[in-house]
Amino acid sequence: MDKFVIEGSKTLHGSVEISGSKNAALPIIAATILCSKPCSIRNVPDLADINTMLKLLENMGCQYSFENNTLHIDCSSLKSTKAEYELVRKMRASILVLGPLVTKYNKAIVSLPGGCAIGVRPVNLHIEALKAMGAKINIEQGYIHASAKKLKGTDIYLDTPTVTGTENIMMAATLSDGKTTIYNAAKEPEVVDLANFLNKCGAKITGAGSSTIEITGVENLDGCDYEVMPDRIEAGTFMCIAHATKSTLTIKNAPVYCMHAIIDKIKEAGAQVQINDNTIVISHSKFLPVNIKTFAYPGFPTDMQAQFTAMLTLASGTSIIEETIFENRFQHVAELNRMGANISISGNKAIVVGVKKLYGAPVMATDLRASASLVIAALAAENTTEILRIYHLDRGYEHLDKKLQVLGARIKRLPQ
Ligand SMILES: CC(=O)N[C@H]1[C@@H](OP(=O)(O)OP(=O)(O)OC[C@H]2O[C@@H](n3ccc(=O)[nH]c3=O)[C@H](O)[C@@H]2O)O[C@H](CO)[C@@H](O)[C@@H]1O
Ligand SMILES: C=C(OP(=O)(O)O)C(=O)O
Repeated sequence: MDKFVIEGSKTLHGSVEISGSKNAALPIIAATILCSKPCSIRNVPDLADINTMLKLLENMGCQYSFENNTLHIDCSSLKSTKAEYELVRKMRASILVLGPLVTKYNKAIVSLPGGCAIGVRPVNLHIEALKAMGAKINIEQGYIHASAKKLKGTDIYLDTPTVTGTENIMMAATLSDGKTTIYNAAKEPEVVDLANFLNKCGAKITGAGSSTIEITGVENLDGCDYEVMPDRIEAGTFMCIAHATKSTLTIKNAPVYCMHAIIDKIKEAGAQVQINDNTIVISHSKFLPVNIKTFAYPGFPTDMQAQFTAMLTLASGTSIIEETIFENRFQHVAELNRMGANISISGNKAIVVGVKKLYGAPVMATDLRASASLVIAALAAENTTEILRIYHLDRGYEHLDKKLQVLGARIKRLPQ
């Protein structure tokens, strides 16, 4: 296990290249289960979660090589359709193999992912949708046992626009009989990226990116060559880093088209932002408080909440941050307070009273975006901060320490 040691209060300079999106790459890799031919997928970030997904597929009989962010993968004939607890427990996104397995192989045994630090995170909507398409599903000893002769297209109304739920249903519907319509579908750009990949392989999907997605089942999906979209959350995190450390940074290869909520809020917080195609130049002017409410896309992403909370600890006033997606996504608050922040929690709101300075302290990462918020606070803080348990961060940020070192940050990765 590693830790970060960060000496803060240093202005950063230069430019950083954004990696491929974790939350787009994971479903696309799971979708290769549907393909009867090999796929080449470019711009895949080299992350712990990606390696967990690849290990999961390898255990089922899939073959791959992964070098220089390019994945060559052949899942055309799997020997097993079981996703074991040992790997699923490391990453909730493992649930994304359920839809592809049951539609292509007519059976699947997938460990229930369970909750995690940010909330209970049930998968009832994934299961109900597959049942509506004709799958028989039982839960036995912590595993989802699913079987079906051939899934049948149907109308699915989601109670809430679940992202991985929408992706699972979309993947299952590609090889089903007839037409599936998903109402109240997730509109996240990563859902669109998955639909684009599937369509390139021969699927018939329309409406991805809107709240109604139509999928007409086809007999077979081929392989394809595809480039994963850049990571909007990584780009947003670097924007928070720039503003919190009063730095001017150039963020290259950012998916600006889907970052409106993040860009608007950081401008409101006093940053100056210039955009040229997919390059963002961000500089600090003043630290203003802002109110934030997380929502499904195109609302403000819950995956940026912790990073904004860290940045707003330094604002000249009080910010109210309301979390509406996950019930327990404020674990970074206690750690930020240990660094001198003044944040209190009231129900699903964090009340952030701005302070003049943060101070280095030993802190512990509790989940992926909480880890990023501690890095932001540490870079802005006086003295040295030690962040323990950064394996959470390694799930979703490619070489964050190395990218920060290039920008002039004093950050070291050491064994814990
Ligand atoms: C791998 C991936 O893409 N992860 C993202 C995905 O997670 P994930 O797809 O797990 O999140 P969901 O969109 O499913 O969750 C949204 C809300 O719906 C609830 N819910 C979800 C499914 C279900 O069957 N029943 C149910 O009640 C959840 O508890 C949560 O309150 O979207 C989240 C919300 O943008 C992001 O924070 C995660 O980074
Ligand atoms: C919550 C996240 O990921 P996951 O859904 O994989 O836990 C995230 O990326 O912030």
